[in-house]
Amino acid sequence: KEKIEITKEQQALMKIILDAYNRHQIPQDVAKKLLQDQYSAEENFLLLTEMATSQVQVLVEFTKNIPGFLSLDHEDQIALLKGSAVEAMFLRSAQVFSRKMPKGHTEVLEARIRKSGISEEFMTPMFNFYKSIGELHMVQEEQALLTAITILTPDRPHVKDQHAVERLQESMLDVLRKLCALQHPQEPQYFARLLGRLTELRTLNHYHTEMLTSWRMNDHKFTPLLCEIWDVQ
Ligand SMILES: COc1ccc(-c2nc3ccccc3n2[C@H](C(=O)Nc2c(C)cccc2C)C2CCCCC2)c(OC)c1
Repeated sequence: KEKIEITKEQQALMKIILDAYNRHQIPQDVAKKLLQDQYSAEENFLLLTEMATSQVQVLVEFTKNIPGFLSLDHEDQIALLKGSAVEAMFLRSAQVFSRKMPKGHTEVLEARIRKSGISEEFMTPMFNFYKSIGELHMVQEEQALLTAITILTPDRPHVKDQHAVERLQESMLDVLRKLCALQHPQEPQYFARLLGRLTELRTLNHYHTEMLTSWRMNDHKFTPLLCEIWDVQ
């Protein structure tokens, strides 16, 4: 049985990623807000756009801490952020949804989200993803690395130097692979299952523009940042 050991540099890399991930979390807890009150479709849409706008801002800060990211071509840095923002948002939402909550709270949260204004057809793929993330019981190091790996996806639109991105992503994947083997020794397939979630995450990309424009209300207003990131308006 080959001895898996995380090298000193890999430990340093994981610490940087985890610190950055914990430092860049959105202050207000949307789940708590949603559990407290029932909001109208208009209020929920505003809450969604506020959450998404601040999520993009913290994602930029997190990404700047990924070793090597700032040495990438500047236009590629933008292309990676633009290409991964929606996936990072759904990954974050899945992690919020799968958090350990007091008895019955998750069911209330799910009911509130189902009635938030989002149209019915998107519930199934979205909640299937949230539940498949929840089943993994990821530790926060895995969550942070998975977010960094999502951002460092070489084949985003308009990325010129894909090999440079691949090299960064590969070093993250190697740390994650070792971490999974150490955290889940009885589940040799765990790492593969984790990466399979990233494939499922990409499918949510196709829905998100329609999710927003079909929100049960008239006149959907977006912040300038979201117009940039979401292909809307
Ligand atoms: C595009 O359509 C949707 C629909 C629902 C969600 C969603 N799934 C959630 C799971 C748990 C908790 C909240 C959840 N949200 C919204 C939210 O704020 N997501 C969120 C964001 C945006 C940034 C950072 C962090 C988070 C959690 C609530 C916004 C207000 C109405 C109800 C959904 C969504 O998130 C990507 C997209």
